[in-house]
Amino acid sequence: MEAADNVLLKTVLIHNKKNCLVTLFSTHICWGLMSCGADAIGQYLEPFYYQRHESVPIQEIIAITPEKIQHAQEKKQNASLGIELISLETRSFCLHVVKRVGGHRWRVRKVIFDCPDGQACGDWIDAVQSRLNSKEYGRPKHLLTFINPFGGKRKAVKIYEEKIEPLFYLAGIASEVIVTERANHAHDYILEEDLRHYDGIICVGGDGMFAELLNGLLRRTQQDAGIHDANQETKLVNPRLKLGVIPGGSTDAVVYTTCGINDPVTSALHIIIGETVGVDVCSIHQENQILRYCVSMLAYGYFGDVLIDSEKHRWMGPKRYDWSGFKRWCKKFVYEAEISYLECPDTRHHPRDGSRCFAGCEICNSIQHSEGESLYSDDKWQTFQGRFISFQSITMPCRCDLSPNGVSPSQHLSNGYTDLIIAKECSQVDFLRHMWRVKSKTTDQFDFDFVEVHRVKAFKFRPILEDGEDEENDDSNGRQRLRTRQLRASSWNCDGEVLTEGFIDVKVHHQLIKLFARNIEDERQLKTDFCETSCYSCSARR
Ligand SMILES: Nc1ncnc2c1ncn2[C@@H]1O[C@H](COP(=O)(O)OP(=O)(O)OP(=O)(O)O)[C@@H](O)[C@H]1O
Ligand SMILES: CCCCCCCCCCCCC/C=C/[C@@H](O)[C@H](CO)NC(C)=O
Ligand SMILES: [Ca+2]
Repeated sequence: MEAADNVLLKTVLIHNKKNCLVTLFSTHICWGLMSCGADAIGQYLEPFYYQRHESVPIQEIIAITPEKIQHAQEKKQNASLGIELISLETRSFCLHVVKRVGGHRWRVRKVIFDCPDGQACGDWIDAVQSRLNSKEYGRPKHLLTFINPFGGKRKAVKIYEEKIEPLFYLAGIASEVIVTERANHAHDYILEEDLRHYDGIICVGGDGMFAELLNGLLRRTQQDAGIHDANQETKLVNPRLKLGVIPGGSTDAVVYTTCGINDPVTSALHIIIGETVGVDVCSIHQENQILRYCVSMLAYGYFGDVLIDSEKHRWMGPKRYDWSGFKRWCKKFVYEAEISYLECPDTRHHPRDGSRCFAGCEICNSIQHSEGESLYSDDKWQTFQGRFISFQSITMPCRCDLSPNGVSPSQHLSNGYTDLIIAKECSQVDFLRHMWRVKSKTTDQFDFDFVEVHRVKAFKFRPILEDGEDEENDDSNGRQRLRTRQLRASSWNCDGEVLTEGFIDVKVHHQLIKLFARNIEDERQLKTDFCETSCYSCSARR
């Protein structure tokens, strides 16, 4: 029988008051009613096929726990003896597994099995637990958790205590919790403290809070490795520690993009199962210094201004971005810059190629980068100079409630590129039409002649703040004179943090960090593929 050598344990157990054959394989667990054999506990006949069955990959088992159940026979005995409860032998166990409830939301499902005796129950718990502990699954055991009490709707502490802590306890994860007392608390802690005991660092917060972990960890890693990260040509070292986010902010674009939803329980389950995805990181430089690292959106102009304004309305919570977005739209501002970029050499990869980055993305896995090569000896740099309302560099799709399809829907988490989206000078109505499409799930938001997009490995941005000479009427003496008109400067919105430096050089580092998340699943594929990929019974029939 196919895959028989991967069978670790096979017993008839009772599930939902029926005899079920339960089989533990090295990669999954399968249970179901059989079409022949097995009518008594502990005995089964071969060959057998499951009539109806269920299969769960080991990766998706959150925990296995003993279940104290008073069995029917004991109940009867106790009732006749007038005893309320005698000591219960643990001969049942509960599998806590990932359940998909739609819209990328994950929940915990409990599946209970009754064993013939305590010994059999212990054997099952040990066998499953030993698979869960296997290094191949990379499940975290010790986490460092930062909670930002001031992000989003200010519910992060409550979210952690009520929803996350019990799940970590169930999964046997020890978490050291730090509720931050100021901005940069987490960043500074990561730079200075001993992190050797942890498998990962997570936060309950938004994109700004995640940016603190990212910047702290990358700086610490380069520092410990003696790497000079100010030099853009340097090959950076990948951190050992993985990062994770539980949404507790306003936009939560990092978590929405990598889990498909901003739901705290879903994110906790992604962290518990230990699956990781590589994520591209931009390093932002000015002359010979590094300013920051960025993973989602780096924006100048409209979104830089929206961020500055939105900080004044923090009390509004997540709605502040809509309000500030509207206010900035009312006052149209135009910026000018010289932008040079190194475009992706493979023309099949483009912000409008229609691709989507799903879990196990083949595009991300197949793209090759020669990270060691100097970018600046490359003669393929192209330069654009012009006026625009909004300039964005989007390194992951940036899905969020404000933009469910993403700011760049065909961008990938780990392709080693960022997408430049330039909304050039246009009427307010046209800009609104573009924004409307970014917010809605309908048509191609880039299908406008004033929107330019490029998929790039690196770019340089030089704001132009003086506009040559303009003729101007001077009313006091009626003469005309020439004057240099000052253009407006904006600031950068870097993963939701303000960066005031104007001219910058940016380079994408392919899969520099690992994030505890599976990446968004293609839900259409899940429905059709599930049995064929992970169900032993179905594969045995084929
Ligand atoms: N205790 C604290 N007091 C004040 N600010 C803090 C504290 N802890 C963290 N911060 C800062 O709060 C900022 C915003 O936090 P966070 O990103 O969690 O929420 P948000 O801005 O509402 O969400 P999003 O970034 O997703 O829009 C971060 O820049 C972080 O540095
Ligand atoms: C006229 C109304 C316009 C409203 C603008 C809505 C457009 C949606 C675009 C959302 C961008 C999301 C990308 C992620 C950015 C985050 O890093 C950042 C901080 O959390 N959030 C924002 C809104 O800047
Ligand atoms: Ca990317």
